[in-house]
Amino acid sequence: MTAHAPTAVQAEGVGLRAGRGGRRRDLLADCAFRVPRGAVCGIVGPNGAGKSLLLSAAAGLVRPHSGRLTVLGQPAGADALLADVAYVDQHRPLYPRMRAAELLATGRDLNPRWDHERAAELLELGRIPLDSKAGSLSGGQRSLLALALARGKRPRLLLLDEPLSDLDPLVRRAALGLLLGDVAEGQGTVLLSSHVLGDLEEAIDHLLLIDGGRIRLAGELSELLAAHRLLDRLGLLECQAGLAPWRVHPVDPVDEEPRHLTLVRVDQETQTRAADAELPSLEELVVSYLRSPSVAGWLAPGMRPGRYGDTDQNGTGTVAA
Ligand SMILES: Nc1ncnc2c1ncn2[C@@H]1O[C@H](COP(=O)(O)OP(=O)(O)OP(=O)(O)O)[C@@H](O)[C@H]1O
Repeated sequence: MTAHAPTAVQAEGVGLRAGRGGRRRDLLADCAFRVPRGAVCGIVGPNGAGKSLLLSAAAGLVRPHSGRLTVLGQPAGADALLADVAYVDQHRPLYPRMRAAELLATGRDLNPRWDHERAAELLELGRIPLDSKAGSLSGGQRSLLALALARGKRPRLLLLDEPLSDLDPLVRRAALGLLLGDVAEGQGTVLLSSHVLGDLEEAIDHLLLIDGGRIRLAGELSELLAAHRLLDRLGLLECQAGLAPWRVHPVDPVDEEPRHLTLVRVDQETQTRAADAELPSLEELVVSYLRSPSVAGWLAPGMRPGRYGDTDQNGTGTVAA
């Protein structure tokens, strides 16, 4: 997937407040990221980091107090997106007295592209009888019913908040297979939050790591893993504490004007040597960042970082040669 693929979700300087009424507080500031169409993007971070909040904002349920959040080219929450975006909330709100069949019929009535087969496949996975009431289902079955309603809609953007957390290992694998199959068939983009990094690793090609009120990693997973391997090789994980988000860059002249961005200039030989080492796992990458809150983040090429730590007078901190 190239940086030039059309964009599914883009955040530019987005700030989000959590809570309601007088208890509202700034939770995320200056978020900048881009998820291309056709991506499967994992959102990870500690409890309370704001993963659900970000997904709610992409679904249009929470409005950013600053910046711009666009979904499929429209402001998040625009009426024009109603048929194109499906959101599975972490708490799976379903009318408890409604039967599965009635919920599917409502899905069909409300959604112009409704596909009963796609929805039914997920119900079969959970052995959910069509006449069962939502309130009588187990936690995992409720998740599958919520996923079925979202998948049946054939959305162009599927937002899933911890969709697999209460599914057994076999069903989890099968459900993920169905959702990824949809993406492979060109049926849209998926953003999903999860703490189960093993599941995510098999599924995602893009990653957002949210921590400490900001986006610390954003980009294509393979690039993030390779960048991390290089940092590790250079022993730079500690050195870059307190610096701005960084980006590996060849020693060749810089053809852009990065502001608030650390360029880690690395010669070709070092890059080649680092490339011989084994790639870290997703878990190693995520845990390494979470354990070092002062280490700045990595942003994919083409991203405009928000305001992070200080940079030198040129707006560029070069930390390695
Ligand atoms: N839709 C929403 N509207 C307003 N505030 C919200 C919304 N969703 C989450 N929050 C608030 O945002 C803060 C962060 O919670 P959030 O659920 O986003 O964290 P999380 O990263 O998903 O955590 P966890 O991994 O524990 O699920 C909490 O204070 C929560 O009350």
